[in-house]
Amino acid sequence: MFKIPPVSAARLPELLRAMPKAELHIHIEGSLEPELIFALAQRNGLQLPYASVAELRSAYAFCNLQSFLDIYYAGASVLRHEQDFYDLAHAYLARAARDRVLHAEIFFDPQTHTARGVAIETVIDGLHRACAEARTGLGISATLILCFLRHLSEKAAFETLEQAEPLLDKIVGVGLDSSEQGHPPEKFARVFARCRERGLHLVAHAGEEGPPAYIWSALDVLRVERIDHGVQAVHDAALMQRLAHQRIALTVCPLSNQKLCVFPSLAQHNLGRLLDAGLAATVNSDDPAYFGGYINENFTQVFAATGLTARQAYQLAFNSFEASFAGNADKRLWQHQLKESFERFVEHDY
Ligand code: HPA
Ligand SMILES: [Zn+2]
Repeated sequence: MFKIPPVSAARLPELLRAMPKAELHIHIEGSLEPELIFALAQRNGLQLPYASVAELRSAYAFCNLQSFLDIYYAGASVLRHEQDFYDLAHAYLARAARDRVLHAEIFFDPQTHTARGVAIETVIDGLHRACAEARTGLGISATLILCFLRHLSEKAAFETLEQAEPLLDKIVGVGLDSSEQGHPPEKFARVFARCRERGLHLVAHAGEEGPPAYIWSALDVLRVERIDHGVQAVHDAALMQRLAHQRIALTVCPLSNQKLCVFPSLAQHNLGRLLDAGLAATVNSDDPAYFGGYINENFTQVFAATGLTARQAYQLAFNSFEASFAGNADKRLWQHQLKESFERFVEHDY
């Protein structure tokens, strides 16, 4: 890595906002802002159990993953038509582009929608159209990762994969999300093996609230390439060594961890410790409409709370490109743009 001089705390937020980055952990349903929930409810003739945007927002008080998920699935119920999914993804991509996200790998939960009678092609076609248009329209590259809901059965996951089969050219990989505790990765070993045969990339949420054992089995049983969250790895020294040696990326989401009480406070977040141990950590927003901020807010708040440095900012952004499923030519170009943005910033700083 080239030499990065210290940057004053006052100017660090500016650097964090201006630096090119990739976002690898964003649930598109978690970017559904209350305003859009109300607009879509009206467009689709649906009655919401909240009188106003403010009343809905005031219901966003969580103390763990499950209490969040209950509200998150309820919010997603206003998504009915292909245009709804397009509008949702377009809104996120426009917002991400303003945060200097050059590339996004977007999670979606088809089972949340197919359970309500929405066809999987309605979901995938709408999201994919927004991603395809964003490349020229917004100058951002975006791909889709289909997530299986782990609180549902292996059989339901296989059915979802079967429904998605004709649309697999529109997704880059599969993931595993929803309620972690009591739903170990092993439950989905066979469906992940099938996805691997299909040439899909594999990721899974593990070690958000769940134990390090779930990270081990995500790696060894599911054979995933990245771990989503993974912050509980610090409780297992052998696992930390393995993650560091194999450069297995963790997609860390600081504001999500704060809002779901994974850490007592943001100041106690272990992102710095993960980086110090040589892990390929990245910073992401998870569910920005629910957790109080998009990717740049995650960067600026966790840096302010824990005292991370400009050098670590560079490392995090570099990791985000390295860990992405984009082609090598794109990765190198983006990493070059990252280096240039730091050089420009430093030149003006001194
Ligand atoms: O943070 C999360 N964890 C698990 N499932 C999820 N679905 C949306 N966000 C999350
Ligand atoms: Zn997540």
